[in-house]
Formats: sequence, structure tokens, C-alpha cells
Amino acid sequence: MEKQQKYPLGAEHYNLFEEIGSGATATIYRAVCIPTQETVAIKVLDFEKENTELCKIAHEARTMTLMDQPNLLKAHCSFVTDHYLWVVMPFMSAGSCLHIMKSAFPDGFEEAVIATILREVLKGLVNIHQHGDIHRDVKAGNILMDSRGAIKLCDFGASASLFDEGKRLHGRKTFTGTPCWIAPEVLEGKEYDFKADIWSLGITALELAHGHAPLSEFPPMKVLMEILRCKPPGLDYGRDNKFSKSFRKMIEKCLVKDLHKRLSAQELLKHPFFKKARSSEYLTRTLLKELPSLANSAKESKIKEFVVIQKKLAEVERGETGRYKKGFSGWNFDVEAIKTQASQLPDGEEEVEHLLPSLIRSSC
Ligand SMILES: Nc1ncnc2c1ncn2[C@@H]1O[C@H](COP(=O)(O)OP(=O)(O)OP(=O)(O)O)[C@@H](O)[C@H]1O
Repeated sequence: MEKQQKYPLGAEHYNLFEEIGSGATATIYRAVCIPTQETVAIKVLDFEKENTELCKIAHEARTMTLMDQPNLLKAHCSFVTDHYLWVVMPFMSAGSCLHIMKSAFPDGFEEAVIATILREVLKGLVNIHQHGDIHRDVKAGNILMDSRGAIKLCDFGASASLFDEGKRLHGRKTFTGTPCWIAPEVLEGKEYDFKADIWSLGITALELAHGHAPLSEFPPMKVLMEILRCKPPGLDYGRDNKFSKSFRKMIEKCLVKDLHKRLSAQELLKHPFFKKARSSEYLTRTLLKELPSLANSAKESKIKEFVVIQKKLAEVERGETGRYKKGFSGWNFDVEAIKTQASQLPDGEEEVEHLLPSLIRSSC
């Protein structure tokens, strides 16, 4: 007898419920697999949507199916219905760390929680890097948690391989990611490798400590210039005195501009800061107590995001700020906005314009 697929292929086998998240490329729903009655999450990507890059979508679905490490979100299966790709995956009921912060911890998490989350993310990154891949979009919005406190890194839409037809490439040069989290060598269009994820992890550590990433209040062009020109961000001696020296030192090891001096994921895992990491049960106890359901918090954060966008648009209309695409931690890189801002640069800031060609190149 033919072996029955645990996760059947075809939209008719799933009941879709409320939307639990959305990103630049997809909408994510809570769903139930009808034959098994298991709750799952389904990421629906529209092939016909403007700006959709088919090779990126196919790459993400393939990568998600091949993942095999407890800290990486593995897809159960994927299939095409009409012009939509459905990716069926485990339901991470607490949502992303960004959602958790927005819902209940607007000023960030305590240190033991951060150490626990980042240790799990690092284990996932060690696996990705060992397979010759780079994630390229490490941030709180892409770190998911389930009801038992398990942590998984998701969104492999931006990931890339350091191997081509079996041959190791020296590095990659195309640009992708979300501005505040992007390593300087990536912005400069230089060759980069898996160490770019370690820079993003350092920025994510600051995001988890403060509730937002450094520079997230600025428009993209200013973010780019600050990352390139200024010294790396870090914990502030005054404002952040509730955090330990080992946390500050760990962030410093991630946010080194020279990628050759930056630690690898494996080396970073041995840093004393991670001795503060606790169990997944500790995460559920500390974070999930009063967290609203994911569907409600997704609805609420959409409303909050709408209010932020309206405020920004009003500021733009009053000429108080540059163009702004989407709310704080959620905006993605908008090449048109960057071009507009570059053309409006005052004297002495033209040097950033030479970066644009490398930023605009396709990441596929
Ligand atoms: N398996 C899941 N379980 C629960 N929530 C999820 C799941 N997958 C995604 N989400 C929610 O949906 C959001 C968007 O998901 P994801 O980052 O995969 O979409 P995207 O379109 O690729 O986003 P981006 O704009 O970062 O490219 C996440 O931040 C998370 O809140």
C-alpha cells in the first residue's frame, strides 16, 4: 500500500484560519491539517505579486525543506495552488521575538532571556555556516518561539550559498537584508561571507536588549552612512548599567568592522556570556505568562504600525524627515527611496553614491 504523506500536498487538505504575520514577500496563516487535525503555520507566497522574484521563492522553499537542525524552521512540505506557493511549517505559537517585545516587553528583555535566545540562534547559525550558507537576515523578527519555549530561526528568503556547483566561492558581493542589521562589508559591496551573520547577531543582541535595533529611527540613507562612518554601536555604560560586562564584551566581539577579527558562530558560542543561558522552560515562564494570542497581537501590531506610518507620512508632508517606507523594526530596503535620498545629499556626502550599484544588484 502507498505510504500516506503525513502532510498532504494540496490546499484542500488544510483549513486556513487567521493571519499571524506578514512580510515583504508573504502572508502567514494559522491553519489545521485536516486529516491529522494538527495546527500548522502556512506561508503563502504570490507568484504574480509585483516585484516577486521567483528564484528567491523557490530557493526559500527548497532551503526550508532541507533544513535539519532543531533551531532552524524546517518546512513540512510545500506545493503550488493557482499562482500561490504554500509552505507548510510548524506553528510557532508565541510568534517572533519582535512580536513578543512589541506586545509585552517594549524596552527589551532581561539578560538571561537574551542569552538563552541568542545561544539557540547561534546553534542554528553554526549549522547553516557548516553547510556553506549565509542566512543574511538575522533579526528579532526572524527568531520564532513556540509554546514550549523552543527557538527557531526562520525566513530563508535572503539566504545564499557560498558554494556554486560544488565549488567554494571566495565570498559573495550581492546585497540583501534589512538596513540596520547589515554588516559594513556588505554595504560597501566588498566580498563577504558567513561573518556577516555575526554582525547581524550583534545588532540583534542590542535589539533584544532595548526593544529596537540601533539607528532604527532613521531613514535608510542615514542608517547606511552611520554604519559605514561611525564606530560600531554597543551597550551604553550609563543607560545600560543593568547589563553585565560579559554581555557588553560579547556584543563587541560581534560588531567588529574588520570581518577577519570577528568571531565565528562556533567561537562565539564558547563566550562566557552564554553561561547565563537558561532552559526553554525558563523562556516560557518568563515571556509567555501574559502574552496575548498571536492572532490578536498580529492584529494589534498592524494597527500600531499603521499609526507609525501615518505619523511618518505627516512628518514627510511637513518636510520634517526623508521618505520612510514602513514602521521601525519592520522596514525593508527600498532602493528607490535610497536613490531619491542620494540625489538629495548635501555636498561632501556624495561618496555614498558609489555604493548604489552594489546595493541595487539582484540578490538571486
Ligand atoms: N511558523 C510560524 N509560526 C508562527 N508565526 C510565524 C511563522 N512563520 C512566520 N511567522 C510570523 O510571520 C512573520 C513574517 O514571516 P517571514 O519573515 O517568514 O515573512 P517574509 O515575507 O519572508 O518576511 P520579510 O519581510 O522579513 O522578508 C514573522 O515575523 C512571524 O511573526
